[in-house]
Amino acid sequence: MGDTIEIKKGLAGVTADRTAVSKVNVETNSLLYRGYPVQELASTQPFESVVYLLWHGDLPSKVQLKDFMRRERVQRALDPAVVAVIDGLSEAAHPMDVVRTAVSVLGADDADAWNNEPEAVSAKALALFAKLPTVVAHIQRRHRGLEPIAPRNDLGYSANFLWMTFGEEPDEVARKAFDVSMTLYAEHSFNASTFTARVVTSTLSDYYSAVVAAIGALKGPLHGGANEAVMRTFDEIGAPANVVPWLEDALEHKRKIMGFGHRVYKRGDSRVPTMKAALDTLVDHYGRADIAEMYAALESEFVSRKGIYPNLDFPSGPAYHLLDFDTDVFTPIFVASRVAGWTAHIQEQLADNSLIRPLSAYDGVAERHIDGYVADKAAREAMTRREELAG
Ligand SMILES: CC(=O)SCCNC(=O)CCNC(=O)[C@H](O)C(C)(C)COP(=O)(O)OP(=O)(O)OC[C@H]1O[C@@H](n2cnc3c(N)ncnc32)[C@H](O)[C@@H]1OP(=O)(O)O
Ligand SMILES: O=C([O-])CC(=O)C(=O)O
Repeated sequence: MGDTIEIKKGLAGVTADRTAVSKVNVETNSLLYRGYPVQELASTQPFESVVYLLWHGDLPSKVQLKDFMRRERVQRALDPAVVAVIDGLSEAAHPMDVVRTAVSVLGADDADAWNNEPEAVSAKALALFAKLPTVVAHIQRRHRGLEPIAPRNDLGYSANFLWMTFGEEPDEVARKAFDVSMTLYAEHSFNASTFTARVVTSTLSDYYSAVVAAIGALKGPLHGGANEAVMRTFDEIGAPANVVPWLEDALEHKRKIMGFGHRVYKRGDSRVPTMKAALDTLVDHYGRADIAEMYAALESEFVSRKGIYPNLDFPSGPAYHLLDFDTDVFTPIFVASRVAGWTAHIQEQLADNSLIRPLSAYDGVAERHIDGYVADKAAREAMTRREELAG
């Protein structure tokens, strides 16, 4: 019987549900958030507007944006109890584990955590969205033995994120490149972490549990963890001249080249040109032609040998490096952005919920029994019922 069942390994090609949040169109190599091409959003809208769009379905009016930004800005500070938990963790803990723990603590401290009404979830989401940059900046500074810097209410989301991390107001090139990356990372239909959030939500668990689980899924190097893995590749290669020998060795040893390939896009990731352009502005700004050369060499060598194209993590990794983030803080930055998409999907799942529970085809050993076992009444009844059902 098992032989006749078609298994879609990794659910590849399976359409699991409908969504109105975003459309990944492989044929046209496009990505729409609530109908808008992501490139248009990245070049014309601040990240806060994009988050509003994902959560409310439409771009905000000036008044709505002002109100959204005001409500975000006043919730940026962390409760001392959350800071104490973060500071109590080992300094060797991976920043993704620290972020995951911080979200768990925020959930445990929220007396309204179980409330899944749309307004309650929106309130939790906005508070979390406001606090995640503070958590990430805190982790980055702690890594460098530096005191945390309090959020500033007079700065927009991205400028404040960089301010809290580095203690300097970013110039416009840095702020814009970072803001673009946040928009591009915000949402991507049923990717593994979003699907995880939807699975958890489908059990009617709470918002924080869904986000914590999604962070766990994003951490893996086949998903969000690839942005830091890309930078480790650049570090390992060291200089543009080393790209070819490094790649030949990697291919010979059947290593995955991080930042390349995608489950859905097979001819290139729709977001890469926009992020590559943002990376180029940083390369020019910081005078780091070596990064651009390494990027170009690795891309052309790998594409020509394998026909596998870069995904968004390929330009984002070096961009965050040029902005001076430590490599293991790259994926937490992704969390701060993707919480926007997770939230939209959690709300969508709650609005029309059905428990997500696929089937499995058993291919273990055939039924067997414990030596000397004498069936009791319940077991005899179960066996009779099985025989009846089997006809
Ligand atoms: C934001 C994001 O999450 S984007 C994704 C980030 N992840 C990465 O960059 C990690 C590297 N990439 C990969 O591991 C894969 O391309 C994935 C996981 C993203 C997609 O995987 P799948 O859709 O399952 O493709 P699959 O792994 O089956 O790849 C098909 C073939 O291409 C090869 N391949 C795919 N990506 C790569 C890669 N980056 N390096 C080397 N070979 C690759 C596979 O080994 C496989 O070869 P085979 O048929 O000889 O076994
Ligand atoms: O869609 C995917 O599978 C992975 C991805 O690019 C994302 O989550 O941004």
